[in-house]
Amino acid sequence: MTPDQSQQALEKRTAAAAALRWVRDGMLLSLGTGSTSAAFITLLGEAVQAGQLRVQGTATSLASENLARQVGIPLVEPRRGLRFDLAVDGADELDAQLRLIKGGGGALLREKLLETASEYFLVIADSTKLVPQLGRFPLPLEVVPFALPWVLDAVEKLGGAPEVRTVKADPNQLYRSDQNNLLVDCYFNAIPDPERLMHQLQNIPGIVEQGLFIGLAKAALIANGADVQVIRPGMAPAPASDFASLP
Ligand SMILES: O=C[C@H](O)[C@H](O)[C@H](O)COP(=O)(O)O
Repeated sequence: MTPDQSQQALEKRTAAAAALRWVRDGMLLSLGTGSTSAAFITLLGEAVQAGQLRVQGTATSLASENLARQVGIPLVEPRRGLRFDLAVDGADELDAQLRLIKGGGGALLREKLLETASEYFLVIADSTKLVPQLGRFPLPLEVVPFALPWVLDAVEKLGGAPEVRTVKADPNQLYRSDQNNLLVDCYFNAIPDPERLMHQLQNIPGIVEQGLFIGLAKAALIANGADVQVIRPGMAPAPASDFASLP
């Protein structure tokens, strides 16, 4: 790990620990996916094991479900009417208006489902994730395999350079989501109008979900060194220590 990577790992854990302070006894949680969420799930599991918190959760990926099980968080299966008190999840990029790019870990579909079904969606992230403009990170799409050629054509027409995701350890093998769909990473370099791009992508048949999350997150906890700032749309950033409960 380079010094930058270990600083980033520390910040992820710091943001996760800050989010844990706002989890209350009895909450039903949506558990996110990725390394920042894994730090949160691990800390949450420790609190559950220590008898400090009684909570239940549903995970946004099979990986997070396995981790939650390992650390002793009771899990709830999807069912009609299921709503979550709080969703905690990372992001690949976010701007000051809390527009997010998600799906770097391939879990965007379940993340969007559970975060839409949550009363409060709290983003946790290290300082590298907060950007002035979205788009440096390639925008992930979950795509039905049969639709792939047409989706690639359509993304190119929108000005993106699409790349079908492969498995890191074996670049000859296509990456599959938990739903067995393909992932396409779209390089736009800059996304000046995320709302417009989101609507354009939503109109392309065969895209099951796209990685722009707009209007879903209520607050973000951004760790910068040992400090944690709360970011909310239209409000000045404030230290997380100013809030005794969810901001
Ligand atoms: O599909 C993955 C999720 O959207 C993650 O929340 C996102 O990729 C951030 O992951 P990490 O916390 O590892 O940076």
